[in-house]
Amino acid sequence: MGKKKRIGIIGATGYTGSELVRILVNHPEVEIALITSESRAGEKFSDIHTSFRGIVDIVLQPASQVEQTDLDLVFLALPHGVSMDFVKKYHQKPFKIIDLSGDFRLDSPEIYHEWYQKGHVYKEGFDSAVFGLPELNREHIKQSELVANPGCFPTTAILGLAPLLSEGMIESRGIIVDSKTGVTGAGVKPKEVTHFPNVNDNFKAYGLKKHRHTIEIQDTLNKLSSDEVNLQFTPHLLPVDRGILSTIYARPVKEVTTADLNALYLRYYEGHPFVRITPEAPSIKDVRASNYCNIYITHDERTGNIMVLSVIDNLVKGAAGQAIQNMNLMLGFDETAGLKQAPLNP
Ligand SMILES: NC(=O)C1=CN([C@@H]2O[C@H](COP(=O)(O)OP(=O)(O)OC[C@H]3O[C@@H](n4cnc5c(N)ncnc54)[C@H](OP(=O)(O)O)[C@@H]3O)[C@@H](O)[C@H]2O)C=CC1
Ligand SMILES: CC(=O)N[C@@H](CCC(=O)OP(=O)(O)O)C(=O)O
Repeated sequence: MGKKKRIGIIGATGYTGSELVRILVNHPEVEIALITSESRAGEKFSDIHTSFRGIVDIVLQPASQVEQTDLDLVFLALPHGVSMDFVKKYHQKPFKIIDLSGDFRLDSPEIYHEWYQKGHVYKEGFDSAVFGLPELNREHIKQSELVANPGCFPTTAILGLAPLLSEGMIESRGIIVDSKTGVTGAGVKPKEVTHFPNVNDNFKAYGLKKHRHTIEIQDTLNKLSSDEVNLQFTPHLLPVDRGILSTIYARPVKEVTTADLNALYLRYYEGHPFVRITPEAPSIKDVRASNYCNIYITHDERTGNIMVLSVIDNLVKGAAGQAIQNMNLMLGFDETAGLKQAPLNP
């Protein structure tokens, strides 16, 4: 076996940072060489994430240590608006970068400004960043030095709609993406929206008409479709810690059956190890703690609608797992290395 690749994780006191560590600690081809935190530097990783005691007791370093450490690849598990400063600083360094934030996912700094209400500090990054959805961009990801890891909702919606739009089988305007997410999607920092009484025994929609994932979904699907895509995306907050279920409604342009649709999806996702086309409507526990995206597709003869149900674990296929899938491609490993765990159910 060759020398293990050396990995850095920036921002590991957060949820996706700890999920990266959880998966990478058992990855056969890499070693975790550096874990950083600004607020908790000097403490052990396992002092913050206590479930890691005796497993990952590495002392957290400030991010300034990145430049003093020999690294092959760095994950940025930082909030959007913060990540861009790090990409700007690290882009010419001799390690590859996977950014888990939304800072480089969109097509231009102007679109970013419109949907994130924030100016961008590193416009050059847009020229080289590759949107890290392996099922669409595998060959580009393999060659990339900078991968923009997709958002969690966009992963469900894009994988759910890609076959239909690529084949021109649905009306490209008026698609509805109705999504429900667990609370870890909101990050580790306590906020009013994640406060226990606001989440527990509760359920609500948010980000109506303007959630920033709308444009990420729409613009990515536009590249697959010959007609312009326009869709309505509405996220909802579930009182669970992890998991996303998106229910998607679309109108077929010609007569179609559920059997045709299943055949299309099975064909489209052949050779994509983490997409499973299922014969039953999926639940979030079907994928919990795993890198799988389960997709169920059906045609409702009564209404004429096509329905697609797509589920992931927001912290795994929606963030850290997908980032590691991208790492595997960028570093020339088997795409599934370190990611073969079965879902945790119950
Ligand atoms: N949670 C999810 O389901 C998903 C998250 N993402 C994206 O991944 C990125 C990380 O998400 P997540 O782990 O949930 O985020 P968290 O809020 O849980 O953690 C972010 C970490 O970034 C560090 N940080 C550094 N600078 C700042 C700063 N100026 N303000 C706040 N935090 C800072 C903090 O660690 P420290 O203080 O120790 O340095 C913090 O723990 C985000 O961009 C998010 O949008 C993408 C898909 C899904
Ligand atoms: C529950 C919750 O708040 N979820 C987050 C998910 C966003 C996310 O993590 O994705 P980005 O990387 O694109 O920010 C939200 O809706 O903003």
